[in-house]
Amino acid sequence: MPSFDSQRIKLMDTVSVNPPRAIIGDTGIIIKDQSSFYYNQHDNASFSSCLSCSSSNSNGTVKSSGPKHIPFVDILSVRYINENNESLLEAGSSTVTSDEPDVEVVFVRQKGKTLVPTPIILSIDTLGHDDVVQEIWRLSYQGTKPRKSILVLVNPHGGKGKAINSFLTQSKPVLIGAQASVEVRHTQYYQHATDIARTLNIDKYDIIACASGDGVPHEVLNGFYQRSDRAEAFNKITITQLPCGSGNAMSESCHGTNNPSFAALSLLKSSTVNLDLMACTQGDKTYVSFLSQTVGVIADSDIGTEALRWLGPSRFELGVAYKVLSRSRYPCDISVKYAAKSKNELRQHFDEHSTIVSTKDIQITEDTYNLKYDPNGPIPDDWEEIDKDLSENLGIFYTGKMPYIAKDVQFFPAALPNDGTFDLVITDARTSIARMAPTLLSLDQGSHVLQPEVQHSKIIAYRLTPKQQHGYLSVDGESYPFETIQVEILPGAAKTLLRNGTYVETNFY
Ligand SMILES: Nc1ncnc2c1ncn2[C@@H]1O[C@H](COP(=O)(O)OP(=O)(O)OP(=O)(O)O)[C@@H](O)[C@H]1O
Repeated sequence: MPSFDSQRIKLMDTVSVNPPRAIIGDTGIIIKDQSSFYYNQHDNASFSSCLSCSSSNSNGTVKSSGPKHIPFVDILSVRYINENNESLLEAGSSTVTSDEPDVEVVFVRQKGKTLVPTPIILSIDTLGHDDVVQEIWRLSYQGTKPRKSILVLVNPHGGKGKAINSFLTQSKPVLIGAQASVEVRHTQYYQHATDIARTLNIDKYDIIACASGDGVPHEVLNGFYQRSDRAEAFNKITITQLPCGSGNAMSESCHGTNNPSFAALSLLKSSTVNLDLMACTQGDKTYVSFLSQTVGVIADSDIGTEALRWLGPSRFELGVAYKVLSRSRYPCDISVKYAAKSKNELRQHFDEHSTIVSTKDIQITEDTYNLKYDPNGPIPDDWEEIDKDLSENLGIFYTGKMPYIAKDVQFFPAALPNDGTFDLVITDARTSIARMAPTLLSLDQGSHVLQPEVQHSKIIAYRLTPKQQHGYLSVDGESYPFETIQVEILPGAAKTLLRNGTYVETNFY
């Protein structure tokens, strides 16, 4: 792998005879004078997509009107440079004497649908700051660490084989532009990410970024969970996703996008937040889930239609529609420990917890992973059995911890990152098609949970035993044995990155 320096994005042939003068403003860098700013129009990383050009001369350089304001949120990196456009540090000098030193600022601009790192040379008025470069770094990375050390796990099969290209062309340039230390590994077999996470030297990295669908983060979390020093690993390393797979619920919910370049910027700028996990036990095996567990229509339509994978995401919608229309039912025994059972109680819980933005570092200890409920013992007295009339006629059983399960599908619009609960959605297979249709059609808005046909609760734990011989149980989109499962919340058991310290807003707010 090339070193970080050799990967560094090339400073374009900017002619900085007189770099534009700029000052540090409240929300970004304000460029005062753009008349002397030129750039090379033939450079790949040119400003052509974003700046309006006013004139062109014979040697190919274009006089540009340039940006007037570069918001701190868009700034990736900054460094002092000398008259030869070399970094002062690289040129062996770290002394800045000028009142208006030349600096190179790398920021993101949108080119088509992608964010592209774009360098600009500016002469910045120090306005009394001892070190303007340090000051710009500070303002550009408030609440988070700059120059992060990131291990990227790319699933070469993810996103129908497009993951590597998506990562290389869209995410990586943004991370490199931010002077992050980026180590890339390709997963080579099913559950390789679990093996990597279980044996990783945790001192080397701040973040594991899964350039994949939701399967690889599921594996990384389980690799950590299997470590003897798991509390240390979960405390030390933040786990996030760069959306390069077919199902990117983690990025949709945490970064608010399924675009790998926007997610990379979000990764750089977001706060680290504790995330509740769900401990799932089957027999003597316990694993962790960050997204969902499902039995019934949704599991059948996701895992049960693997053979129709060539249809892409539409196989899922077709599967759901078919199963609902045919009123498929999935009898189970289900007992639940509720946190907020009725819709009114749930609304109250949501209103109380959604305003608490927890960006403080909550220490994870080994106790965090102690199960409170014996998965193989009798059902505790304070759990409630779901009425047999409903559980014998189950249509959808779906529990979730993140609001978006796919682009534009807010299946769990009331999900919160660390409220110590997860959401349960249940439907009755006998519900008439006329009444189910509006429910399914309102998934994009998340308003299905308000329909009377849908039971929606906040829960702490449950046990589910399927009564059929064959069927599908999906955990975070992966297939698990179709047998009894007991699940309980593990409050704040992992760390992830969230824009503004919370999930993307849904229509439930
Ligand atoms: N090199 C590999 N060969 C085979 N399987 C792999 C490889 N790398 C990762 N996997 C498996 O691919 C599965 C799906 O991964 P992921 O969620 O990242 O992709 P995806 O594009 O969303 O795919 P899917 O549509 O299958 O969910 C995971 O179970 C993971 O173990």
